[in-house]
Amino acid sequence: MNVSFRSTTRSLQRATKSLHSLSQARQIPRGGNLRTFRETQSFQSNIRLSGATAAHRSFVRNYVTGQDQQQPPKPSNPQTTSASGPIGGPGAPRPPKDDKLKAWPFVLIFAIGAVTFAAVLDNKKERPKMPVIPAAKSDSDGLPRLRDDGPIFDPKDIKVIFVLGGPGVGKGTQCAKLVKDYGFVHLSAGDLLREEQSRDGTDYGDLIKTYIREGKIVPMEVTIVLLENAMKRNIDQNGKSKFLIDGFPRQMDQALKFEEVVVPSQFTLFFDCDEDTMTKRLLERGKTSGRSDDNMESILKRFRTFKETSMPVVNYFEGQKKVVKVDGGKSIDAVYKDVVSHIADRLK
Ligand SMILES: Nc1ncnc2c1ncn2[C@@H]1O[C@H](COP(=O)(O)OP(=O)(O)OP(=O)(O)O)[C@@H](O)[C@H]1O
Ligand SMILES: O=c1ccn([C@@H]2O[C@H](COP(=O)(O)O)[C@@H](O)[C@H]2O)c(=O)[nH]1
Repeated sequence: MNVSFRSTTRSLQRATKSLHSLSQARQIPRGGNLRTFRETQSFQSNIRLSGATAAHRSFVRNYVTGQDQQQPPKPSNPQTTSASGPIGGPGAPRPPKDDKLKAWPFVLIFAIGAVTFAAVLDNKKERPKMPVIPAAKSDSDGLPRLRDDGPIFDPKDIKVIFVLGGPGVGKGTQCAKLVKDYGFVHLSAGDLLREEQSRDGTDYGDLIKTYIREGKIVPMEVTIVLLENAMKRNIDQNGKSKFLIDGFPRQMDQALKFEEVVVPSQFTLFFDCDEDTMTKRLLERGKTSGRSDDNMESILKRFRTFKETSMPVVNYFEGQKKVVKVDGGKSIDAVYKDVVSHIADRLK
């Protein structure tokens, strides 16, 4: 009895503390996340390579490095006093005695609520959280904060090949074959995002879900952190150094930022194919994939995003003579034969 009373008291104290910190936290304004993301996305899509300088620098300052953020306003004076002086002071009127009796249902309701709240908090604490996306976040938009101190890997040691092409062109299929024959690590940005979406305790589940269903590009901070962490794990734990990064970068800001803070790519393997063929493949895959975006409505949106947002990335690398183009419309084996013959000298 004594023990249970003590534990209830502890729970009450903890709950009161949590309620206090919650009410403090609510005073800090946060940008409406998804709206900020959407604004960011539309701003990003307005950035043209030629005019990217000032606008992009300002974008990076605001959304990537977290500088120029608005400071949260100072909380108003916490020592609030009532106009009639401190509550319960010597001159304060005393309540009639039976008011105490009337108060007990409220005390009971508060106690039950507080104990339940404390139990929920305890339960949350026990759930293990995988450190997939680190806690360091930008205060303004809730996205992971990216470093801005140059590439983390040296391209002499760590080789990255980007693999691009329309939805369903066969990027994943060809990567699997290259992994088997040449010992690459295959990192699919889409797979990493889907994994993060369903990870217990993630802050980004709803965000990723919405972007994938709409065929839009998840804010680059999330994807770059996932890729960087996956690369680090493979390098540290398995001594790997050759990476196929599949389905990334799909937007210019991702391409620029990844090469700036992770590592410059060797080249981009680009699979080309007509939309009819890709649609047939995706609808066929959709019968068993369980993917929320393998349906006609999402497929059309993905094609549009690919043409408007991802093709500029291919063109950008093409301008640097860093694209190897392969016809993805042939059979799986025929495509693979072309891949190997095009890049044989760079596969070792
Ligand atoms: N050359 C090919 N000929 C016929 N079917 C193919 C070919 N390549 C892949 N497929 C099939 O098409 C579907 C899509 O392939 P895959 O998942 O490799 O594409 P993807 O480009 O990685 O797609 P996404 O971008 O949507 O992830 C799969 O069911 C795969 O088996
Ligand atoms: O860099 C990326 C890569 C992917 N996405 C989102 O994921 C889906 C699915 O990607 P697949 O490569 O087809 O598995 C894609 O349509 C995007 O919504 C992303 O946001 N950023």
